[in-house]
Amino acid sequence: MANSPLPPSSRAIGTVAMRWHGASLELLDQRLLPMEEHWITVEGASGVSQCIRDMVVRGAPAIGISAAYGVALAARHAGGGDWKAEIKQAIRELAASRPTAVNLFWALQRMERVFHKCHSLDEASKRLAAEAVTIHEDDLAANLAMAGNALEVMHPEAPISVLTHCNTGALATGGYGTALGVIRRLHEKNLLTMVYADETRPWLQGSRLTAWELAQDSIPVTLNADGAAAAILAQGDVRWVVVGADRITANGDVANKIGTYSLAVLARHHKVGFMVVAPSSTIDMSLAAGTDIPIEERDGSEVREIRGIPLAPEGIKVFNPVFDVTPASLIDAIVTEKGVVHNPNITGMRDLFG
Ligand SMILES: CSC[C@H]1O[C@H](OP(=O)(O)O)[C@H](O)[C@@H]1O
Repeated sequence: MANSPLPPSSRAIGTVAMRWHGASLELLDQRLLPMEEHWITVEGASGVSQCIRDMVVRGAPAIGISAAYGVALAARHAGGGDWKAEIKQAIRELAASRPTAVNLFWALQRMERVFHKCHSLDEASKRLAAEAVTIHEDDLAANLAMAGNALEVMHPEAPISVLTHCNTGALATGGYGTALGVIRRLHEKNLLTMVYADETRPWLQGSRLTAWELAQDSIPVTLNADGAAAAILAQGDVRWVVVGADRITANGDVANKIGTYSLAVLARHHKVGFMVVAPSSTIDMSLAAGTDIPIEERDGSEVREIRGIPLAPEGIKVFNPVFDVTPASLIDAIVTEKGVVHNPNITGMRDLFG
């Protein structure tokens, strides 16, 4: 069956979120970091769907890449009967795992295009595995390119401090990271004084994942409560707020982790640059504006408790949207591997993404 090419994870720079083995996919269980590095091995699309739903693996690009591997696993383990129906069902199941990150649907569409060209199960198994690895490698390459594009926008003449939100590193992507990739590049070029990392309640991607990734690479990081971001920007040493994205619409509105919108308002008030870094797989030109983006709401227990420890009265009503939408008017630059949209608007988005 498929002799998948060398998985990019073995060549990825720094931490990786997943490891591809041809007949199985290993996922680093991000729910347990930083206390425990535990890998889960999945052999089918259902297992990948469950891991996406449960946020074992999370981050818009990483969701797309793992879903692509899920389709490849569906072909690899399909029975001899109606293999096409099995793979179609796998794609439907993966598409239902989380609603906001368009990278998931972008990756599944890429896999479907390959699937429809296959005439045998053996051909499907080989070609879908190769496409999934290509999607992974393309994402890593995009992250490396975006870091260069971002530094051309920032053009720092001396080391700068930045603030970031959530986790947009190797754990959220095919490696290196989007906004965190920019931070890695600043550090590599000795142009980084400090990264302020929002803890990013309620799921704590900042304190548990970003702080962990940066510490692993000896990158200077200061963890802060989300509520401290305003005071940090008021101090005046932060030059840019740099964040990722889960979906960017045709007019430049950006859906990203809850709390991003308030950071954009703060940045504009304090005359700090606000930069969104995301691969073109995050662009959704089919949606006119951010109001069209489906915003995932997760269980209230994620706010009421941490690891089963209650933080609020039992059963208290919770509003837990895990993304919000930042209007294009508050964004100074959207950086992708294809180029940069400054002061994003529908014209600038169409010029770059058609
Ligand atoms: C480069 S990751 C993009 C995006 O995904 C994260 O969401 P989640 O952790 O819920 O999957 C967060 O919004 C990041 O900014």
